[in-house]
Amino acid sequence: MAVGRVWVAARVCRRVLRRAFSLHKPHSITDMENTLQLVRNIIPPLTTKKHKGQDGRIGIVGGCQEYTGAPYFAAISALKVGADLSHVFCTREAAPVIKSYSPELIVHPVLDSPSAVRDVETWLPRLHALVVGPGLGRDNVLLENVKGILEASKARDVPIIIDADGLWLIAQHPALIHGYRKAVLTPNHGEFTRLSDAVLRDLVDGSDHREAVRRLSQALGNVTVVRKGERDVMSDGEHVLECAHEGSSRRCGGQGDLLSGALGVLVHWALHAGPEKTNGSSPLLLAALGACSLTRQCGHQAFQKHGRSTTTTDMIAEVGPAFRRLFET
Ligand SMILES: NC(=O)C1=CN([C@@H]2O[C@H](COP(=O)(O)OP(=O)(O)OC[C@H]3O[C@@H](n4cnc5c(N)ncnc54)[C@H](O)[C@@H]3O)[C@@H](O)[C@H]2O)[C@@H](O)CC1
Ligand SMILES: Nc1ncnc2c1ncn2[C@@H]1O[C@H](COP(=O)(O)OP(=O)(O)OP(=O)(O)O)[C@@H](O)[C@H]1O
Ligand SMILES: [Mg+2]
Repeated sequence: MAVGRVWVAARVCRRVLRRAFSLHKPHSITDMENTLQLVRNIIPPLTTKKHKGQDGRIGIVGGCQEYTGAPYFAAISALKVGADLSHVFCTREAAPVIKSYSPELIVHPVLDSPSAVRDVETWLPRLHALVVGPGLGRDNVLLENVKGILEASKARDVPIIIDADGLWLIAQHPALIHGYRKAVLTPNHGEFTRLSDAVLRDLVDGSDHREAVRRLSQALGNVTVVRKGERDVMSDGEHVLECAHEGSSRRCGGQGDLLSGALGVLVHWALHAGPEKTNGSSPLLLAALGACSLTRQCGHQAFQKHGRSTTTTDMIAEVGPAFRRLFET
């Protein structure tokens, strides 16, 4: 019975993969299965031998008067994927609101304080990855503080995922992230255009998403770029992966926040796994592929249950089953 179920699940998984992943050049289905296997390889096993924190302590930098949902979505998604602790560094005003959404988050009301950089810096040695931008807003004082937080994180070699208003900051100051090989940028359509306009000198053929993403990554010194959209396209300036895994037709806000929180955990796992597990592939690209396929699978499952009324909260409720279906069957 159990064996039969595993066999059926493996067949479903192969079918899913055939639709989901295509590499830059045509590759065989075996190649695609190997790529998914590499994503599976980086997932730490659940055992009784670990202590709290080992599977991930993730920080989210964002949350201001206007936006409290985005940092919450990112932080709770990191926990649901498998991180042990999730910290949110937000403004004083946003903190009680975010705390009230969930007792599971650790919330620091420091982002608009004059000592913001120092306050976050004291936590950096205890964090495995930082997600910068969900719900950050564009207030100049906050953006100045985030500049300092980025510099401090790079100095400590902390992996950084940059999304939303964090990408706004990078479009103004690309040097902040240029050449940092532990960074992943996750632009949506608008954010990608803004970054490309800021960084690329020559026009790129807008219809060739793969080349456009590869060029942007290269221009940023091979920082990994994940362009979200109908298909997610990701590149480290050299290799290009694409995820067209079936998602949903709902485009409600917050799905990108789910992705960025999930990516924070997966990037930590991928870097921690080491080269024998990733078999020479870029750990950041594997993590990106994992986060994109997981987000889309959550959308797909939530949409099957809730249809038009699907929201990001419904997708977050699907993280566990979606993860199991993609990576643990
Ligand atoms: N519940 C919340 O608190 C949420 C807050 N959010 C935050 O809202 C802030 C602004 O984020 P935005 O994503 O709106 O960024 P922008 O303010 O740069 O987006 C500008 C506009 O671009 C449009 N756009 C987005 N995708 C597009 C596409 N594919 N084609 C054409 N136009 C497109 C959007 O409709 C939006 O009106 C960020 O801090 C973000 O994190 C979002 O994450 C959504 C959820
Ligand atoms: N047209 C589409 N079809 C299917 N999936 C999509 C489509 N557009 C985006 N997605 C998926 O939705 C997720 C979030 O992407 P999106 O472009 O909505 O991010 P975002 O605008 O940053 O979201 P947020 O509202 O959280 O800021 C990604 O996993 C992406 O694959
Ligand atoms: Mg977004």
